[in-house]
Amino acid sequence: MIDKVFEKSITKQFEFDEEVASVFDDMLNRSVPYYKEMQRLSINFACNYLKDEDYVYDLGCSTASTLIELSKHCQAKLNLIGIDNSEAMLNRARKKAKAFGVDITLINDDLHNIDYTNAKLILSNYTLQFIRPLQREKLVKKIYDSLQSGGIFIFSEKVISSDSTLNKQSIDEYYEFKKSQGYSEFEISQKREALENVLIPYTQDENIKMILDAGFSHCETIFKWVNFATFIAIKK
Ligand SMILES: Nc1ncnc2c1ncn2[C@@H]1O[C@H](C[S@+](CC[C@H]([NH3+])C(=O)[O-])CC(=O)[O-])[C@@H](O)[C@H]1O
Ligand SMILES: O=C(O)C(=O)Cc1ccccc1
Repeated sequence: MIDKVFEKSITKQFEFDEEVASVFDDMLNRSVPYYKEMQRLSINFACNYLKDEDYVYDLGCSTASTLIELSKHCQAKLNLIGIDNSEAMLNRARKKAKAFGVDITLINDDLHNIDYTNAKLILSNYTLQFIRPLQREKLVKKIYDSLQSGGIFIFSEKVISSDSTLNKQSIDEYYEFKKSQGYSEFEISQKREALENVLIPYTQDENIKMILDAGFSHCETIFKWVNFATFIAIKK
C-alpha cells in the first residue's frame, strides 16, 4: 500500500502503529535513500561471517524484510530471531515469513528485555535512532556483551553533521530526495514535526565512539548517502 500517512494534518508524535505498519515497506523504500542497496550490502557483509546453526538477531525487524532476504541469500542454515515492540509490524512479519516459507522466531518485546546470548550477528537497521541516548548506550553495551568473539553488529542510522551549514545542506538534499519520491512539501514537513524528539540522530563520529566505548575492536561505515549511514562493528 502507498504511504499517505502524512497527507492529513497530524496532531501526535510518530508511532509505529497500525496505520504506519500498513504502508511501512513503501514508506521505507521511499524515505530511506538506497534502502534496498543498504539492505543488500548489510546482508552480503553479514553472510561473510555466518555458518550453519549461528544465531542472528534483527533488532527492530519491522515487517521482517531483512531476515527474509538474509535467509534467501545466505548459504548457511541459520537461527533467525526478529524483535520488535509493534504488534502491527509483527503481524505483517508473520504473514510475510509464512508466504516466503522462512522460519523466523518473532518476538514482541522491548529491545532492552531480550537475552541475545550467543549471537553471531546482530542487525539493526534504522532502529537505534528511536532509542533515547542513555538507553541506546546501554543497549549497545548489551549487544557487545552478548556477541560471541568474532561476532559482528551491522546497523544503519540517520546521521547529522557537526557542521551546521553542511547539516542544513544535507537536510535540503534529503528533502529533494523525498520530493523525487512523490512526497509533497506538506507531507515532508508534517513527518519532520512528528519525528521531532522521537528520532534522535547522532553524528557518524558519535556512533563510532558509542561502539568503541562499548568494547568493539573495530567500527567503520560500509555505506553512506548524505545523512544515512550503515556501520559494521567487529568484536574480537
Ligand atoms: N524499544 C524498542 N523495542 C523494540 N522495537 C522497537 C523499539 N523502538 C522502535 N522499535 C521498532 O523499530 C522499528 C524501526 S524501523 C526498522 C526498519 C527495519 N529494520 C527494516 O530494515 O526493515 C525504522 C524506521 O522506521 O525508520 C519499528 O518497527 C519499531 O516498532
Ligand atoms: O522519512 C523521514 O523523514 C525520515 O527521517 C526517515 C524515516 C523513515 C521511515 C520511518 C521513520 C523515519
